[in-house]
Amino acid sequence: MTAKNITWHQGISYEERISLRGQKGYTLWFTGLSGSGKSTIACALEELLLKKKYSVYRLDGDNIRFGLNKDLGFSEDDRNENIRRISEVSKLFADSCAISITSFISPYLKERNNARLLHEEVGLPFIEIFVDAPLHIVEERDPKGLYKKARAGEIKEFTGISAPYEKPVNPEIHIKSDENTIEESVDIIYKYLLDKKLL
Ligand SMILES: Nc1ncnc2c1ncn2[C@@H]1O[C@H](COP(=O)(O)OP(=O)(O)OP(=O)(O)O)[C@@H](O)[C@H]1O
Ligand SMILES: Nc1ncnc2c1ncn2[C@@H]1O[C@H](COP(=O)(O)OS(=O)(=O)O)[C@@H](O)[C@H]1O
Repeated sequence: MTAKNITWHQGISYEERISLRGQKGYTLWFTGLSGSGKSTIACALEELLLKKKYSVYRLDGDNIRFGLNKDLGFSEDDRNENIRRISEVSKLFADSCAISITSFISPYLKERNNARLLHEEVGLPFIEIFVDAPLHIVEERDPKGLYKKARAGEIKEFTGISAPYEKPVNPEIHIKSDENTIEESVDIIYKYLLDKKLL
């Protein structure tokens, strides 16, 4: 059931908030296979920005599934609901003039595009960061032993093995984590933000 009889209350605008806070808010949307390095790179970037005194917060797939999204599994519908909710949460952080970093596999193009639209329709920047690594590399890394379990059939609908991953078509930033070190990847993102006057 959807709510009726509700009215949007217009408070302080994003532009006013930027001038009062002195920082732009936006979403850095990481996407990629499990083990591609999203959380590792996002965490290092978050630390760098925090040390430079920016207001920044990271929403991480595994962590969010312990709380806000603990009612969701890994079917296509559940993943889409996972991403829909996080798109809304990230938009709120961005609107509050924080740098919101999301780190979710987010395997479906349509849901990632919806996340982008949700931001861009209200003038909030949305930067998609594709953390790309071939399946054989992430399977070798297998930091949580999940690929092994997926290959053995112990985990169903595992992204890259038994569930799809739709690659971004035109991401703002394309990182190849089998070629770039963690430090290089952070540097690529940092320079992009400087170049776009987002820092
Ligand atoms: N160049 C690299 N960039 C990023 N991570 C790397 C790199 N080389 C090796 N790694 C390692 O790969 C692993 C990536 O795991 P990480 O949890 O960051 O991936 P993820 O994409 O967030 O996965 P998940 O979706 O399962 O959370 C880490 O153990 C990290 O140390
Ligand atoms: N079937 C599965 N497919 C992918 N990741 C899984 C699966 N089961 C457990 N996981 C764990 O859940 C994390 C992925 O969660 P999300 O990023 O929240 O996924 S998403 O597809 O809905 O975006 C992975 O880091 C992995 O540790």
